[in-house]
Amino acid sequence: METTLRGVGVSHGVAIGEVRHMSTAELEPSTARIAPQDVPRERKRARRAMEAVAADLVARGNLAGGEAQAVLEAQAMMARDPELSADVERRIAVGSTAERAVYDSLHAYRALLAGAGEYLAGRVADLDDVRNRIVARLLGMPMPGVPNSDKPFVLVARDLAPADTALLDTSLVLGFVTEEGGPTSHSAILARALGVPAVVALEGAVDLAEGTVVAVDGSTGEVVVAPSPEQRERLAGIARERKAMLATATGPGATSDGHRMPLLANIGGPADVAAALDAGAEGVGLFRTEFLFLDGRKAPSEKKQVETYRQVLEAFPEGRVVVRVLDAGADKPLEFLSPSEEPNPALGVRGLRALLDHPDVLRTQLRALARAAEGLPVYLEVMAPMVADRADARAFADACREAGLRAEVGVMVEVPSAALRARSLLQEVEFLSLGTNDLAQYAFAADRQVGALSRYQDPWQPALLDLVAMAAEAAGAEGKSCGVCGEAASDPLLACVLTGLGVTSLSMGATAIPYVRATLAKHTLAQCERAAAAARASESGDRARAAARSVLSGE
Ligand SMILES: C=C(OP(=O)(O)O)C(=O)O
Ligand SMILES: [Mg+2]
Repeated sequence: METTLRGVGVSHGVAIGEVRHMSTAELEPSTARIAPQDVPRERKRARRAMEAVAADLVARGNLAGGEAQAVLEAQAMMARDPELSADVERRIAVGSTAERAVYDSLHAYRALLAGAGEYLAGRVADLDDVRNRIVARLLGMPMPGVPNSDKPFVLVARDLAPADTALLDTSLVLGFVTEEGGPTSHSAILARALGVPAVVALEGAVDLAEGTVVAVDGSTGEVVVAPSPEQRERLAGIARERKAMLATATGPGATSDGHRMPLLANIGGPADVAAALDAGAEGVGLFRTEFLFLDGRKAPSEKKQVETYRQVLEAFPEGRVVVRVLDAGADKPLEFLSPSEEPNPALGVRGLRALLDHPDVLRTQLRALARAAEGLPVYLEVMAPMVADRADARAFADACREAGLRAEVGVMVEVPSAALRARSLLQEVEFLSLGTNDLAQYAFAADRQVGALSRYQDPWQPALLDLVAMAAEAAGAEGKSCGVCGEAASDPLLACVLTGLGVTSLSMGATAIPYVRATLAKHTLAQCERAAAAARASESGDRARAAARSVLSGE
């Protein structure tokens, strides 16, 4: 019988196909003990397996490129961690088999990470994947991962490890559904990069029977189980309509009555530039530079940074590129910057705060940006993450001036205090960029890494829309710009609402750009404003979405 489940749609498109589950069953090796003379052999086996898995992750990263590569390289580093291998060897020395030692050691490491705070939840999933891979290799079992099938299918998993999503064969995997994860989890970001429809945080996903037909709508978050022929036809019709709509909308972003809304891309490095250009991005609205820093225990050299930034800047002649300085801490901890122990890292020394504590790292990055832009016709804009007040904004603007940076300087609005006092921040800087992912996290006091709290991450929440409106109004009053670069901008309907709230540009993962462009082009600015007012007057995220939809479809 047909039933409809609702999760969080994180990557647009409709997929209809049979369920295939990811083979992620945790392999628990036996606790049998080894004889002392077997210790050297087991140590060798452990070392080889850990290195082989690390090398495989690096190779997958090289093939995947972009944000996926940085994530996979970070996983490879876990497998090559000297402390981990020392612990494995200690366990073998007292009688564990190689596989049991790896299993126990990574379990202990996992408990340590989990105990360090929920902010490491994403990393814990990556670590589990590393453990499963090494143990499977040692036991001679197939690697956990995407099932073999010669027929296209919908992939279902508790959560997807970056190693799997990065190399998904998109001709076989029609879409994916996960029980865990949120709109800003690795799986969601990678799904959008791949252009595969995806729904995350779907309760009951792992209980879907293998082979059942499901229809996944990555825009609405709906998963229809065993859809009737009529329902299948309806969804296929929606998919066809969307495709046709995409084909007709091209060029710069604008409403149907010509109100310009530049559509920019969020990127993690030069490897993401091609997709941004393909989607017709008018520039980059968020260059997350931390992907450059993730694979090391120290900051990359100024020279390496100049090379990387220049590759991106060269790709957008006459375009706009907004670079965010390093955003370390909380969900993106960096050994050389983040304090080792903080009771509450999301509220700790992260983003600009960590950079102001390490002025050398900030200075090097700003100098590298200044050098990268030399002689290029690009409009470089540089912004700081996690700015809470005017003193933060001033400190960042001072650092930019001291580094000789000739670029527009701005700040992200990710903390409610920054939205509340946006006008005061704009006395120090030239533009604002709303990071709605963190703004939701801090407005609702709900850790964005915790799947169980994903309802608070819904960017349709009227309280979040109020904060967006405040920042946009302040920027309008100061004659300055205020873009959105959080995931909110990638929802086509919400993009109309954000336009109606007065934001001046929208930046998103490249695959969402055509959808947003096509939807904006169907509505006037006045319609967007009415939809925004209706959404803000609602009492919940769901009602705000329904109210905006009704305004926009009824006109
Ligand atoms: C764009 C944002 O930054 P990130 O997701 O990288 O924290 C945000 O917080 O909305
Ligand atoms: Mg953020």
